[in-house]
Amino acid sequence: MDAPHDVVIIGSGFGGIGMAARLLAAGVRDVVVLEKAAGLGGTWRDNTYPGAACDVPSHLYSFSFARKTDWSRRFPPQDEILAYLWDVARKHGVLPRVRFGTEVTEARFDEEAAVWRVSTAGGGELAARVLVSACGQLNRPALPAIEGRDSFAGTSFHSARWDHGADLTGRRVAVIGTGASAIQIVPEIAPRAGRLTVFQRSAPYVIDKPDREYRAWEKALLAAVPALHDLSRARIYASYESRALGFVKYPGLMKLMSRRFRRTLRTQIPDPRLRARLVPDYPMGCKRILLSGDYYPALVRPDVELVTDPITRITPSGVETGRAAYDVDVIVYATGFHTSGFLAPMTIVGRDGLTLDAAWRDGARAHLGITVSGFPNLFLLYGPYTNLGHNSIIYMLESQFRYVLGCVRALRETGLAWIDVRPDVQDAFDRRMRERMRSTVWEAGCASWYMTADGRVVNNWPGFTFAYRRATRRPDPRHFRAGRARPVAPARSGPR
Ligand SMILES: Cc1cc2nc3c(=O)[nH]c(=O)nc-3n(C[C@H](O)[C@H](O)[C@H](O)COP(=O)(O)OP(=O)(O)OC[C@H]3O[C@@H](n4cnc5c(N)ncnc54)[C@H](O)[C@@H]3O)c2cc1C
Repeated sequence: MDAPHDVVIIGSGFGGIGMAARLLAAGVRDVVVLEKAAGLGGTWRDNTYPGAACDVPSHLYSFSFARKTDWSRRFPPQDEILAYLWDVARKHGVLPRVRFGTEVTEARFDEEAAVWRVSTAGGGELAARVLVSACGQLNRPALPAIEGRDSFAGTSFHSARWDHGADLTGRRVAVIGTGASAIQIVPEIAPRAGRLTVFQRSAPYVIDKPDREYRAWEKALLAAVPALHDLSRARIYASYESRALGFVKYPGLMKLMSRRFRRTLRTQIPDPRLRARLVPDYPMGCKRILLSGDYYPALVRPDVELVTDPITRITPSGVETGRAAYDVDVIVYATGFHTSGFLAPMTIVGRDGLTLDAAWRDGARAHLGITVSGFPNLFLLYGPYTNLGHNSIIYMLESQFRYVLGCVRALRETGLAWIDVRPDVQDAFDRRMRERMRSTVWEAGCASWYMTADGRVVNNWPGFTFAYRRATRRPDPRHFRAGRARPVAPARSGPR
């Protein structure tokens, strides 16, 4: 086993790359990033389906410390985000520190040495003084438990594992699901497929996406005048942040946005019967609001059919509902991700043999979404309570980078070996979150990926993102228990 590294980071998406870059910039050089896949990028490496793009504007969905002024469009496409992440990793010295094809299976806190012992799938082991989980909330594709799924004789795949070898030209294609990925896929493949059938379980709210290409002079201006770039970011941030009012404070305000939805639906879906099937049966904002200018127009094509009857089974030749059988050549599962486990399926063992699964038996909890009591020197990025319905995850991640960096600095400066958030501090934070969650639109009573099986929302931040930034400005020493490594007993020379 190597000597303990200062920091080991699990995952090389936005979280892992950004965290490593900020640590390196602060002079913490002994940083290792473990990535189970063969390349960087997380979400933006895995989701290569046709039409994959972000719904937060480019200038905000990027790091404040790695400015890019030549984004091609207002909303960045997947390949451009992925190229950006590679570029950041190269320029900030992260790339040589990434160990690809290295999946963490277990991490165990060694109380004697005050280090994390990290085991990987290939049987490797390494030790870390500080362990950062940057494995995201959406990296394990979920396939639906539909009877007969494995019996299908054609081609089938999940949207996050797009089969680029499958030619859809002229084929009969089924898309199962109408969430964020599906509404990007459908308009892209509809013109190519011979016939496209879209299976909808629950209608999403889709509003127009004000996307457009940036003109050459706009890019040149932003590059020449950095202040303008900052101004543009700030303007986008403020306009997105104002939506938090509707999500977390005054859900009644969502009615204003739902007018925009109804207008979009009215103008893009002339047939009132089809329109009726596209109206969601839950309050706006309860699930993620989706942006698209071409999803509804794709649904009115004569070669596209929307099916709202529940799927009863998959057969070798296609998809069946209670009313009809749909023979298809290809099934695309746009059915989302396993979202409740955060660090699952890794085994994480903290002090006194406490596993994270046991600590989270009644739901995931972490002070500020970052530190879990009983798990010293473990920091989570994009953990519980830090997902957003209204703004850029990158802004939240950057708040977390600063907090973690503050903890790493505190460990260095004080000579302490470990810090562990106090249980009462974590409980108080958790209570505050639960109370605030009650006034949010997410608890309005819809089933969404934000929600646990027992109906609680533990993924989302129920407030303004600037409030989160303020709360994570610097770690408060009063919030932690701390200690030094226990001295290792001297080896005995012989029987006493
Ligand atoms: C299809 C899709 C569209 C999205 N669109 C938007 C959007 O429009 N706007 C927005 O704000 N957010 C969006 N998101 C959310 C997006 O996940 C975050 O914005 C952000 O990319 C998360 O970055 P991350 O680094 O935290 O996680 P990820 O990008 O998921 O990266 C996690 C990394 O950890 C690795 N990993 C996981 N477990 C292990 C392990 N045990 N060992 C080693 N490596 C491991 C994974 O392979 C992956 O590379 C979208 C997500 C998806 C899936």
